Amino acid sequence: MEKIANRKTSFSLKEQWQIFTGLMVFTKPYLGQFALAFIAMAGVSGIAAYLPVVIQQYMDNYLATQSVTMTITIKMSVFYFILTVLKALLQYLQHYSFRMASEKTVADIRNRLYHHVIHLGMRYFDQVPNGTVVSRVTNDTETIKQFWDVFLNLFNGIFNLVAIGVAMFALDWQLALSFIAFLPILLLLVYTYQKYSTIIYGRMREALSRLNARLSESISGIEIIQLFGQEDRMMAEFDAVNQEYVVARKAMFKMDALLLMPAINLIEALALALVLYLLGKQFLQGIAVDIGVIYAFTSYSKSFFHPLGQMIDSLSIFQDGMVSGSRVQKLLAYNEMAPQSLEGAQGQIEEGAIEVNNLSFSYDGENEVLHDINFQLPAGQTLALVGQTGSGKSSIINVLMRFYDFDQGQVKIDGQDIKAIPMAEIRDKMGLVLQDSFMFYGDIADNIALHGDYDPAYVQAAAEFVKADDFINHLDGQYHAKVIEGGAAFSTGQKQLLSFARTIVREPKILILDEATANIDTATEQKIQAGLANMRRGRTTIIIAHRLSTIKDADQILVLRHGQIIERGTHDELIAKGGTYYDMYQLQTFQESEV
Ligand SMILES: Nc1ncnc2c1ncn2[C@@H]1O[C@H](COP(=O)(O)OP(=O)(O)OP(=O)(O)O)[C@@H](O)[C@H]1O
Repeated sequence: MEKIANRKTSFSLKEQWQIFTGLMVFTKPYLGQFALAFIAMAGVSGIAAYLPVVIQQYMDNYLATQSVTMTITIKMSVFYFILTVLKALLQYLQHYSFRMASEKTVADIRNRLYHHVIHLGMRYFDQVPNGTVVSRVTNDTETIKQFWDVFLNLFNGIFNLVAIGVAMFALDWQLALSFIAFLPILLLLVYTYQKYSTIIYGRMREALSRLNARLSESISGIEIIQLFGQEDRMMAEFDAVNQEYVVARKAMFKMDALLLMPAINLIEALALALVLYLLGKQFLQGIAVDIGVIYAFTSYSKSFFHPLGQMIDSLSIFQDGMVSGSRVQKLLAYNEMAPQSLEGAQGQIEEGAIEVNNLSFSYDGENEVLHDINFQLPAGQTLALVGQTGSGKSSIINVLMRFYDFDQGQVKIDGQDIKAIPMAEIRDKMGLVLQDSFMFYGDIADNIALHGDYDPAYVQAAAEFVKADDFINHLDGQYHAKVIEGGAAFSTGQKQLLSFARTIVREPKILILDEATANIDTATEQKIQAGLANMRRGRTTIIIAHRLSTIKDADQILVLRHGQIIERGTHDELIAKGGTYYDMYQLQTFQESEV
C-alpha cells in the first residue's frame, strides 16, 4: 500500500533532477512555444532595462545641457512610446505562449495518466482509494502547471538581472557594483526561505492530505455516519484537522510576510541609499553627478530586486511541484496493467465450453484464496457456485473474466487456453452481470447499447427479452429518458434489469450472473425468471446465487468453502448426499417457510 500510495515529500538533489527531467519529457512537443515565450521574455527584459536609459539620455544630454528642443522632446516621447508598446506586445506573447504551452503540456500529462489508469489491473484499485487516483489526475497535474511558473519566474529573474546589470555597468560601473554587492544577501534570503518553506510546506501538505482523507471517508460513509448519528464526532474530528491546516498556513503567511516583499524592499532601500550616498560623496568631492544617472539607478532598484522577490516566492511551489511530479511519475511507473492475452492470441469462442484445471489464485501474491479448483462445463450447460460469504465464488469469476491474472492451473474455453484468446473476444463473448450495476451519464438506450453500433429496435428487443421494457415504457421519454451518473434515480432492481439488457444485447456465448438477482424482490424475480431463462437458453451459464431455490435446475452445483470445492453434483444429488448443501438448503427452506 505504502509502495503505491507514495507519501514521500522530500527529495535528494538526484531525485529532484530525475523528477524534473521526467516532467520535461512532456514539454517536448511544445518546446517551440516555450522557446518563443523565453525569447519574448528576453526582449521584455532588454526593453525594460533600456527604457530608463532613454530618459537618462534625454535628461543628461538635452535637459541638463539646456539644448532641448520640441522636435527632440517629441522624438524622445514617440521613441519611448514605441518601445513601451513593443514591450507590451512581447509581454503578451510571453504570457500567452508560456501559458498555452504549459496548459497543453499538463493536458498531455492528464491524458497519459487517464490512459494509464483505465488500463491498470484491478490490483491497483484494490490498494489505492478512488479519491487518490482522482487527485493524481486533477490536483497533481494542476500543481505541475504552477510548477512551470517557477521556471518562468526563474528565467525572468535571470534575464532581468543580466539586462539591468549590463545597463547599470554601461552607465556607471562603480554604482553598478554597489547594487551587485547586495546579491549575496539575497542569496542568503533565498537559502533561508527555501529551508523553512520546505518544512512548513511539508506540514501544510500533510494537514491537507489528512483533511482530504477525512472528507472522502465521510462522503463514502455518509449513510453509516447518519445512520449511527456520527455527525458531531465527524464534525469535531474534521474541525481539528482543519485547525491544524490553518496553523500550518499561518506559519507560512508569517514567513512569506517576513521574508518576501518586506525583506526585498529593505534590501532595495539599502542598495538605493548606498547609491545615493556614493553619488552625494562624489558631488561633495566636486565630481559632476549626472541627474539622469540618478534617475536610471532609482528605476533600476525596483526592477532589479522585484523579479528576484517573485523568484523566491515561487520556490515554495517548487517543492509542491516536486511532490506532485513524483506522484505522477510513480503512478505512470506502476506497470501492473490489466491482464493481457498472449502475443499473437487468435482464439475464438464458438461454443462456450469451459474447463478449469488445478486453478489456484491469490490477489496479493501471498494469501491463496482459491485452491486447486477443477471443473468442466460443457457448452450450453449451467453451473452454479454456492458457498458462504468469502468462500471464493466471485474470485473464480474474476479469474474467468480475466480481471486478474493467475499463475497456477489452467482455464480452457472451447479447448483453448484462455490466455490465448484475445481480450476483446473474451469481453465480447462472455457477458457478466454483477450485483451492483453501474450506470453512465446519458439515456436508457445509451446505457444498454453502451455506444455500440446497434439498431434502436434491436436495443428495444433486448430490453423486452429480459423484461426490462415494462418499467422503461413507464419512464418519461422511455428509451431516451435521462440517466445520471451512477443511475441514482433508478431502483437497484431496475438498474439490474438494464444491466441484463446491456449484456444480452451483445449476445454472449457465456453468461455469468454474480448475484445478479440479489437486489430484486422475489415477486419481481419470478416475473423476470422468464427473461432469465430466455437469457440462459443456448448459453453456457455460471450463476452465483445465495438463494438456492433459483439454481435448483443447474446442471452442476459446486459448493465452495475457504477457496476449495467441497461438494459437487446436481441439486438432487447434493440433497441426497445430505452434506453442506443439504444443510444450507434446509436452512433456507425453513427460513422461507417461516416468512
Ligand atoms: N480484491 C481483493 N483483494 C484481496 N482479497 C480479496 C479481494 N476480493 C476478495 N478477496 C478475498 O478473497 C476471498 C474470497 O472472496 P470472494 O469475493 O471470492 O468470496 P465470495 O464467495 O464471492 O463471497 P460473497 O458471497 O460475499 O460475495 C475472501 O477472503 C476475500 O477477503
